[in-house]
Amino acid sequence: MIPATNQRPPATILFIFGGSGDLNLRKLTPALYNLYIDDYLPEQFAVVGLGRSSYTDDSFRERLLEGVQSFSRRKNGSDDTWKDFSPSVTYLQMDAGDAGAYTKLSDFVTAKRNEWGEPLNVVFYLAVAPQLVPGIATNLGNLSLCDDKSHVRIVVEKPFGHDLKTAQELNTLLGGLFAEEQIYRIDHYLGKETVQNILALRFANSLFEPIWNRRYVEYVQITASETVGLEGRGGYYEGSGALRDMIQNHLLQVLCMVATEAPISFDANEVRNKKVDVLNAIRRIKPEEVKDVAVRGQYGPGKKDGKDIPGYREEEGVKPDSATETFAAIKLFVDNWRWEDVPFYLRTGKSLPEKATVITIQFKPAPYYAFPEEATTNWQSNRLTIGIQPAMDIRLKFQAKRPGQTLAIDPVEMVFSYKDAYEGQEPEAYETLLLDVMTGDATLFMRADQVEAAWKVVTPILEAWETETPEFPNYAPSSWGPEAAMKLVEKDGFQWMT
Ligand SMILES: NC(=O)C1=CN([C@@H]2O[C@H](COP(=O)(O)OP(=O)(O)OC[C@H]3O[C@@H](n4cnc5c(N)ncnc54)[C@H](OP(=O)(O)O)[C@@H]3O)[C@@H](O)[C@H]2O)C=CC1
Ligand SMILES: O=C1O[C@H](COP(=O)(O)O)[C@@H](O)[C@H](O)[C@H]1O
Repeated sequence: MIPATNQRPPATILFIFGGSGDLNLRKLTPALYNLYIDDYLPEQFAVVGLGRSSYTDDSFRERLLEGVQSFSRRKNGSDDTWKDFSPSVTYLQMDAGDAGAYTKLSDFVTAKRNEWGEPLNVVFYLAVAPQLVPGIATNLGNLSLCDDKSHVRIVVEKPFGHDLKTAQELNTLLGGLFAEEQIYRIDHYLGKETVQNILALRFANSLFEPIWNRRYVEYVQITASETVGLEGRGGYYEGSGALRDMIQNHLLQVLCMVATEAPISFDANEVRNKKVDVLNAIRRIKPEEVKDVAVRGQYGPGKKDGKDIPGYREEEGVKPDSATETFAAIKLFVDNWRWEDVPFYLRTGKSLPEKATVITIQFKPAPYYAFPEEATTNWQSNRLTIGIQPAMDIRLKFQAKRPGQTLAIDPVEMVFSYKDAYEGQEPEAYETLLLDVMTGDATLFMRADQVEAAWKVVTPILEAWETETPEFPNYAPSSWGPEAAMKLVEKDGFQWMT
């Protein structure tokens, strides 16, 4: 976590496999740029982007500047700060499968070590599809520079593996090549301020915890909706899909934050132990139950703001009969004393009407209402909404008496907004997490058993979906997904909240 005062890490080289990809453009470089502006980066700092695409250092920097101007929380990349920052970025064209090319990385490190001296951090960031990770890790593990357990780290993006089996194999492989303290399994939702704040809301206050359980909570919903479609990421997304891309990792981690028991300290392993308990308590879905608790969808062609939008199957890198889901909604139960029989609904999708990640905790209605029936049409408002992004806020919706000589009851809200309280100064998740990697703080990263426990939750769904050909496409762009997703909650008497 970013320290209260700027403590810079030692001299660092950051190699980004997938340097030419969307993650680097959209999140990693904007995060590094903001860290630079905020004076968190070491003076001796180098980023090397790697990929098969052809770039010169200059054309690579130009491409990254477009990313900063579009996606950074500070879009002023055309001023002198970009000119100062960008010379630290270079590009190396290489196929990650070419074992012989890895000596170029060692040579680069040696040259910098000669120039900068010790200590020198070397971070290998694997921002690539999971299929490429074992090969890259093996080639890196063979470099003698990786024996330096204190200063050489490997960051592996989610999804970690393609399924439970490959995640277990990858954990074994990485464990044979690197020490555990060198391995950073990243899930950027854990770096989001609003996600970290869930534990503060629950355990730094005595107000909520007494009602945070099955006696008072009717259901929990976690929605992560995106307006974007594929954005040229066919190479990665076709092999992934919404369940692997968002639910197995980000949404299950958010669920853990909502459902966990109170940690006795904020020691990294204590918090991780408590979260693994939640994952292990999630009721295993039987194959025959999958159709009742899981819905998948894929957007077809349509219109948005009057413009034609291609369907998923028309996107570059996507098979014309692709069965990859761009939408998924599931219902889970956490079998323990706190949560027994409280449904947790998780939903995510691309090409939906809104970009919003929101948690809704719906409390049960009061046991008895003495008010006359006509006083209100809505007794359901006792609800806590946690806005993760883009709205970063907490809203408590409750009933109030409308002023006047009447007994009318209206739903009203109490709002805590980060923007108002902290003037919009929040770092992006990747700023926090990249700095953590450079300083060697693994608190917000995933442990091997957490990743495997999360795969166990989604495995029955993945297996069931593999055996059936879905009727895709089944939702229009800018809609809230397939009809069946509505039914998933409606059959329990609820609605999706957004
Ligand atoms: N995009 C996002 O917002 C987020 C993505 N992630 C994760 O980041 C990872 C990458 O996703 P994303 O950037 O979106 O995917 P992209 O498809 O945009 O990028 C994939 C990258 O892999 C590179 N690559 C593919 N094959 C090779 C190869 N043989 N040798 C060298 N490089 C190769 C590509 O470079 P080239 O074609 O030049 O070889 C490209 O840079 C995924 O694990 C994803 O889950 C996580 C959070 C957010
Ligand atoms: O990990 C991923 O996350 C992004 C969404 O991240 P957010 O911070 O903007 O919510 C998603 O677009 C991408 O498909 C996925 O790989």
